[in-house]
Amino acid sequence: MTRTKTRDRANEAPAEPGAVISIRGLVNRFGNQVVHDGLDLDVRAGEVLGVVGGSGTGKSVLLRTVVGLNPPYAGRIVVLGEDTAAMSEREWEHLQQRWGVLFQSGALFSSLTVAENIQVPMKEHTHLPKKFADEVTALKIALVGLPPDAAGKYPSELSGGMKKRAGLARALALDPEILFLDEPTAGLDPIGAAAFDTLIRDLQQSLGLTVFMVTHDLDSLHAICDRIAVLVDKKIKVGTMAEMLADPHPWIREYFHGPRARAAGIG
Ligand SMILES: Nc1ncnc2c1ncn2[C@@H]1O[C@H](COP(=O)(O)OP(=O)(O)OP(=O)(O)O)[C@@H](O)[C@H]1O
Repeated sequence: MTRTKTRDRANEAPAEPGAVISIRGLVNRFGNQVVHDGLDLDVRAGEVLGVVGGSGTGKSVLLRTVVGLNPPYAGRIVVLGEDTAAMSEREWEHLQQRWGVLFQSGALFSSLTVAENIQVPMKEHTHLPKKFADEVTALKIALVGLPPDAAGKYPSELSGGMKKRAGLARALALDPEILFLDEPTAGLDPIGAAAFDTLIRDLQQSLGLTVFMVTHDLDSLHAICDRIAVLVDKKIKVGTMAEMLADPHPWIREYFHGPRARAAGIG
């Protein structure tokens, strides 16, 4: 992990008790462009948190920063009790096994079958015998609602929805505690998106996951999110749907009271 600039922690708000992710004073910048400027966020254990914001406000950058793909310019990120800037490579590798990530496109390896894709993290982080790895793979395939014969298919042979499910199965390969989802319903038709929402909610409840979900999908926010984190003014405002509906910030008002919100039964 890249070490971030140290900052004065005396004025830092303490992490919420039970938070599985606690972010304080996060700054991300690219050249002169400041994307996050002193952002604080606590993600509670067992919640589905929906992260929304205008295009280019830094939702994906935030997700990528928490999972270590984007070194922050400044700030502190504590995940599952571990300060990510103060870890050895070995500790970092261990921590990474405790979460799964589903990127927007599914990010499957096109030259590998679904089963082989799911086994990538297993091979990288464990020494499971092949027979056992195959059994776990079959379980994950069933868990995400794919038919057993999907195991031997290549990504090009799958529909958009099946690709997402395969990506989800791979994200769940190591039995994570946290699931990061980047626009999971993007590109799906409304019925496919609703089915995927239900799947995420069911998995979150049955596996006790904490879900950090970047989304544009107001239906998903309404259907499955416990709280909503809105990226505005380079920081985050977090609250329930009822709190968002009462928030006077102009972007939040427009988003949660606009025609798309009304179509989703919000506002
Ligand atoms: N590696 C990078 N180098 C330079 N600029 C970057 C990099 N990654 C992201 N950015 C910039 O940071 C800003 C935030 O990007 P990000 O992808 O997080 O936005 P977003 O909120 O997810 O947007 P969208 O909803 O459109 O996907 C954008 O202006 C983007 O161009």
